[in-house]
Amino acid sequence: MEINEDGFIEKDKLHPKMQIDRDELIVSSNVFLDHVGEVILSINSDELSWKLVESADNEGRFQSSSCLGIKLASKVETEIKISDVYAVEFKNWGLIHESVTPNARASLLGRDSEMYRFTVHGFQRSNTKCSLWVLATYTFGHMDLQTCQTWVDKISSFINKEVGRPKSLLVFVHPLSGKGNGSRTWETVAPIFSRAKVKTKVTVTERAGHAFDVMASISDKELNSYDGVVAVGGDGFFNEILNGLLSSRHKAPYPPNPVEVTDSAGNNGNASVADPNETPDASPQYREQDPLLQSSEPCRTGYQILLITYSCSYENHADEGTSFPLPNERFRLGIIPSGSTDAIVICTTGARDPVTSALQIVLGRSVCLDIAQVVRWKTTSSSKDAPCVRYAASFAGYGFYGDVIKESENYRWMGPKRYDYAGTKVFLRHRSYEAEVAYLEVKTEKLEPPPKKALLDSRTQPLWRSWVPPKKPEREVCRKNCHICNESFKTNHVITHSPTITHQTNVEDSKWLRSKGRFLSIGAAVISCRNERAPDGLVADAHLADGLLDLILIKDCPRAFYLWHLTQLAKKGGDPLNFEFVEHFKTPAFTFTSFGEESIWNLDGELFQAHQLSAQIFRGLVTLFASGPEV
Ligand SMILES: Nc1ncnc2c1ncn2[C@@H]1O[C@H](COP(=O)(O)OP(=O)(O)OP(=O)(O)O)[C@@H](O)[C@H]1O
Repeated sequence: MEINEDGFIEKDKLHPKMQIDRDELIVSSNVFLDHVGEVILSINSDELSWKLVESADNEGRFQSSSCLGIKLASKVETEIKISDVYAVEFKNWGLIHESVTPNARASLLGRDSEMYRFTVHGFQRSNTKCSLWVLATYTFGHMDLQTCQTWVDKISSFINKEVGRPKSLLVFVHPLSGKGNGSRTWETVAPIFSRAKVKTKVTVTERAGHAFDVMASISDKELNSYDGVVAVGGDGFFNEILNGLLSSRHKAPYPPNPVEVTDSAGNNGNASVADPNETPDASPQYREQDPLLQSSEPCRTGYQILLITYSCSYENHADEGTSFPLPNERFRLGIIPSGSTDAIVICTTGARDPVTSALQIVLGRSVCLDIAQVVRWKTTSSSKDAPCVRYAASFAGYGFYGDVIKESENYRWMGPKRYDYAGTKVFLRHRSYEAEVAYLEVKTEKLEPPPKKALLDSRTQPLWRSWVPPKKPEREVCRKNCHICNESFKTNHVITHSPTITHQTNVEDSKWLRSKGRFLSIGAAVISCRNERAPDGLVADAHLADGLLDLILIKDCPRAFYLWHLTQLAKKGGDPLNFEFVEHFKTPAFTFTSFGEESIWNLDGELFQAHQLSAQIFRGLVTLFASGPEV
């Protein structure tokens, strides 16, 4: 083994004839680790590791610390994966503290000493909750400046080879979100971005709609110069950015409107598949009138539905510069949680923690997310407006959910507590709404055929009367590297319509099923929507990217029963869907018509008025900076 001038042991010197990529070689040298002592530091393409140089006793043997004959293992970390290192910094001349471990060979003078230093920045999982990532820094020192600089260069070169890490990001900060601490949240995590040398263009919003306007008006060319956009705020703020991104860029046929579905279901209940090559109807009656969406090109396919799925492994066309492809694996969306609910962050990272989210962003973690396209056909019972499109990443809800959001707007000053207060008020009112919901049936191996009661009118048979004690169904919870989200990209109930169409499958067998009656609430969850009030979420087995909405219909029932359902929602391990008055369907699309005057929806926590709407899911339409749900 040869030792070079910098004190590095380079294994290639052992094998001069071997043709090995230099960077794959293990390199190591003796340095001092702050608070630990002298270590042999080694690096390869996977990890940076160190091993304590233990002090030798007078007889030349290494001492080991023991207690009653039991060898004590050091609790100090001895390695970090390169994929978990987000920065390395040269720190110039300064203190390296003496060892806190008794058997370590201390720094040069046996106590704190000054030398040149460099710090490696990464993370560790919290001991109490593995989804919570905490910052970890390791400061190494050496008397020789060149040795430290060589280490910084080596570690940097390995970090730079990590794929998918962002270099440049758009950041929107909602200063008033949650408890009004959006700006402080950003100040806390901004150093992580600067250490990781990620450039950030930060906009602190001045009003609602500010981030939407920037995202909708930015040119595709400029957008392509960024690796993603980060929202520092709540779910509503993220929703605004998502809509700004998609409003003019996502071109897809609308889902069928409720009248067309009712007509088609009236004929034979079968849905047919639209021809993807069909030219969208751009007749003036469908031209978008919504102020947020003036630039969008509407397209629709009559009463037929086109189900669309995207694969996470598509090719990337972003380098074309002048157009912005969707989906877009390179351009990702991130959230630094600072809102009142933060359900999207909790479902995609497993934690509600700004540092965890910031680390997952700078380390370039990715997860695909379904997006629901919600089209409003009528705002009120009498209006004759043009379709208006919104996108939702977590949830669309009517009845109780819409009323809580509407009521809570009056109590914004309360901060996050407004939802509890408004929720109690709305619960005590116990209103139900007459409506009709039609949803597209999907046949998958896992799913039971929809029960016949879906076709019943609850006005003639109140379903809660036949209540039976809940029986726990098996739930397949979405987790990191979820096989349902990964595998069912291959299933055949949808048409693949990625940038390159890969296959088409008829959905002729699919039927629109209808449920009509009085509902306390109607909810469509894109993801499980776990949050602090509902620890398992609204739908525990909803998935991030399975291409399905979880439609939850809560039929009119006595208040006590509804309270029972709500308490199950609020309980970890509860069973809120296992009641006779609750219907749960997994579907790629549904339509809704109100028969009363009420028409308030809640989209990702934001108000949306719609008397008639339809919604469809776009599988994996966006990619998030997140490591996936850790439950
Ligand atoms: N500077 C601003 N002033 C007022 N409203 C803003 C501003 N910036 C954004 N908004 C709007 O505030 C709304 C709520 O934002 P956000 O989601 O961050 O907070 P929240 O309601 O406290 O959290 P959550 O959605 O998690 O319940 C969003 O719809 C957004 O459009």
